[in-house]
Amino acid sequence: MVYGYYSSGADSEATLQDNIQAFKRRRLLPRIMVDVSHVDTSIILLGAKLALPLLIAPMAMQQMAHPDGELAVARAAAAAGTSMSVSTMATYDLKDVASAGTGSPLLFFQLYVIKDRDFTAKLLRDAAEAGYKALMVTVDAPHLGYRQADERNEFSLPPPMGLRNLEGLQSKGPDGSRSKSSISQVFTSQIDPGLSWEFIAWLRTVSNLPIFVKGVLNPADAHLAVQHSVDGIIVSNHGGRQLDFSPAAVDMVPAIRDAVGHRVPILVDGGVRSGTDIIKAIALGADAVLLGRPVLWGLALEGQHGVAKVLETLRSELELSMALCGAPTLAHITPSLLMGPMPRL
Ligand SMILES: Cc1cc2nc3c(=O)[nH]c(=O)nc-3n(C[C@H](O)[C@H](O)[C@H](O)COP(=O)(O)O)c2cc1C
Ligand SMILES: CCCCC(=O)C(=O)O
Repeated sequence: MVYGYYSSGADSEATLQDNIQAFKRRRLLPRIMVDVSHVDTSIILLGAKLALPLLIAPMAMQQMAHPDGELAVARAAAAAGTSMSVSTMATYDLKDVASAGTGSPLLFFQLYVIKDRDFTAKLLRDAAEAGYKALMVTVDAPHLGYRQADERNEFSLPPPMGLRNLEGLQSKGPDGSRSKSSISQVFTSQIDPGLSWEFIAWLRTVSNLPIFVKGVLNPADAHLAVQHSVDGIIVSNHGGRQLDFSPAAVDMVPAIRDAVGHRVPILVDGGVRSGTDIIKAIALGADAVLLGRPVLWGLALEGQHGVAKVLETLRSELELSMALCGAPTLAHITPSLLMGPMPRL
């Protein structure tokens, strides 16, 4: 049941597969005779220095993978000098995760907007007080996508685990959801499907933290996001878990970069599995990437140590591949390093 929830995508999983294929279709065209005796993988994001252009994506309910759950992931992110994003649907209190992540250069709090706006405002106050430096507002999930594995397994969070940051929220029952997945029922009853761009202005009245919107695919929306003064854009199809047959996120990066220019940072996620994938995403116009499921696999195997190994593997792959590309810094990763999608792959 847990593996089904973590691994699955929406419906036929076409988008889930496409996220991986979109990277595999591309080839790198290296430059030679460039001094790569020192390779620098670091990046500045929101004024914070990250050791690598790889951040940990928000993922719900991490205690199902390991008893230390989000605490272990936060510790591994801090030790690797990178950023973690903590889901509204975490199984540890957001304050405890922030303490565990002390030393991380940039902790994001991922917001699912609760229908009860007072509750949402309180969550945001708690996040700021706990030391989170930025918000990731997920905008591609007015409803949870349909995931066959969760229906088949009648997914529910095994007790005593709970959604610690939603405690105190009045239970509203299934509220018309016909899903057999209890998490999908919670989502339907508590999460606000009524958001529009005016929400960003409301958010500014209750939080001073920089706002990234997560789940942008259409360049027209990227343009609107910037018009509504967001601080960053995350190009994402939610790991193929929301709208099936939406495009691979990385394929949309060039058009979104064209739409917004360099006014805000652009992150992308979905299907990043190697150092060369990170190079491809940056060459297409992203500033950095988020990593999803591989973090959960590391967590399940060996807790904090397992997550650390996943991050270290990607870091060393990135460093070696940058050297082999003739790119001693991230600024050297330009579109000229890329060949377009290969036919018939
Ligand atoms: C098990 C799981 C739980 C997730 N939970 C959340 C969440 O709570 N909030 C959110 O914005 N995105 C969530 N996501 C989406 C991720 O943040 C990210 O967009 C996606 O996993 C990236 O794709 P990848 O897994 O192929 O790397 C979740 C993804 C997975 C796999
Ligand atoms: C109700 C938790 C939703 C988490 C999520 O975003 C996902 O499973 O993709």
